Amino acid sequence: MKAAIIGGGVIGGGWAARFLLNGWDVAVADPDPEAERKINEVLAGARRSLPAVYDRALPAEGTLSFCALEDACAGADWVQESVPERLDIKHTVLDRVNAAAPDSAVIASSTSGFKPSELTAQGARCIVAHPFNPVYLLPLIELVGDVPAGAADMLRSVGFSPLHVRKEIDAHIADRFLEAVWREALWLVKDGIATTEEIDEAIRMGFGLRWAQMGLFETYRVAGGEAGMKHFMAQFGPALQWPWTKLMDVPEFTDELVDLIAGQSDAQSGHLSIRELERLRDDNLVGILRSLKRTNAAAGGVIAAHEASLPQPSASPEALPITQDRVIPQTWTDYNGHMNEAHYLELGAAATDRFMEMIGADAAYIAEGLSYFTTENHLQYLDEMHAGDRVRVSTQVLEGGPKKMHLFHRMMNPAGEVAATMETFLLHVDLGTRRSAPARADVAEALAAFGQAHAGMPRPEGAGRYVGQRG
Ligand SMILES: NC(=O)C1=CN([C@@H]2O[C@H](COP(=O)(O)OP(=O)(O)OC[C@H]3O[C@@H](n4cnc5c(N)ncnc54)[C@H](O)[C@@H]3O)[C@@H](O)[C@H]2O)C=CC1
Ligand SMILES: C[N+](C)(C)CC(=O)CC(=O)[O-]
Repeated sequence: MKAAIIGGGVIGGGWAARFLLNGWDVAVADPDPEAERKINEVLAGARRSLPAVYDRALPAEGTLSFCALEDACAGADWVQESVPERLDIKHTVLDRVNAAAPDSAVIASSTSGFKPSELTAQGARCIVAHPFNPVYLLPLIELVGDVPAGAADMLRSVGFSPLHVRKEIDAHIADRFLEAVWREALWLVKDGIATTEEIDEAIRMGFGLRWAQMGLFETYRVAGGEAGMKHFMAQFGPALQWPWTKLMDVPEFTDELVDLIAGQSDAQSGHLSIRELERLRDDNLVGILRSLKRTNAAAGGVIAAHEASLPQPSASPEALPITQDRVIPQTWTDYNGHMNEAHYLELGAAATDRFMEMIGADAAYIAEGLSYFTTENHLQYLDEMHAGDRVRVSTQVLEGGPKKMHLFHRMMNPAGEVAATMETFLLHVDLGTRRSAPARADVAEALAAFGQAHAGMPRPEGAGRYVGQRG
């Protein structure tokens, strides 16, 4: 698949990174001589963060090229226009895109504010696909206009969550909402009620945390107590009449206001560069997304579904099966600046789960009331591993019987060297009685097949070692 990115600034760079890291070839057109450097900086941030959200490896990266608009559009499956927010520039660029792109290509604009009817007023074909910064991490894309069949699925295939905006309006759904919040914030600063830092504190210490997982309406439904939304509306509805907000009043946009906001923002965050702030933002987003993935909630559900569509490593019994292939997230790093010991256990446990799936002890099997319980683990930490490293785990069956499963996981660094091992012993159990019981025949047979295939292989160094044993 090929994406053409027209305009490679903050947003175009984010789109380029999202497509590239999902295996698409990407061609960027941008007259700025600095465009390549800027895109590569965005890409570095994306490479550090997007793979860390997933517990499976993303596809091999596509190729990135920089060229003229016409060359970028040739053969493209998706053309994303992200030039400055000026209608005259967008019209000129969209005319050229329409002339150069195949009829089958989806042509979309990142515009935050313009309606599709404004973009297409001169006859160009185009929909709005409005993303959120950082485009490589945030799943939401607002789709507006005459959306071609298959466009939403193309977005899903690279991990986005398309939201179809049924009626075109200025600024779509999210920016209309954000604009109201932004306007109130400007008033609060202008009127000397709060500083930029105090406003940010009010968001991140309270309702900002709620919004990431439940949004506005579900949160307020809960706030209504047992009587739910009706009670909430009855209790707080009258407040809508009170003069709490200045929503319809726009603060006068003066140099003085700009200096006031910019000055406070410098005092709040000026000690950090924009790249440092981006890294902080991305690390925190990775942590939040990973935790939402555990509960399959909100954006975490989108990532879980996308992850399930990524190919699993091989299951051939002849070679050692690869049971994990992933990138180490920043959140696994500790005060020593390397992957924390606890996460080796997490990685090994995930490898065991994957091996269970390979022999048929999968989610459906567990739902039937049969599973494995771990009774013993032994980890050897042989070399350091770091955030951003790709790690692969191979699994050797040391013993596989109707009730017993004895595995040896080797955790390999990007150079293919064994950086850690985990030996693990499990008993097959009946989840009803919570006692050991024989595995279902097909699972026992699949395990035995792996056991026989691995029996002729050398016994792994370190298998059977006890803690403190001298090598
Ligand atoms: N910055 C944000 O937070 C968001 C912006 N958007 C939308 O994305 C679009 C782009 O915004 P940003 O990336 O923030 O702007 P930006 O200023 O960072 O990037 C615009 C890029 O377009 C390039 N450009 C200018 N004329 C061009 C042409 N004729 N052909 C190709 N490239 C050209 C510029 O050199 C620049 O690199 C806008 O429509 C904006 O509304 C959407 C979501 C969020
Ligand atoms: C400021 N903005 C209107 C360009 C912001 C957006 O469009 C979305 C975002 O990322 O907040």
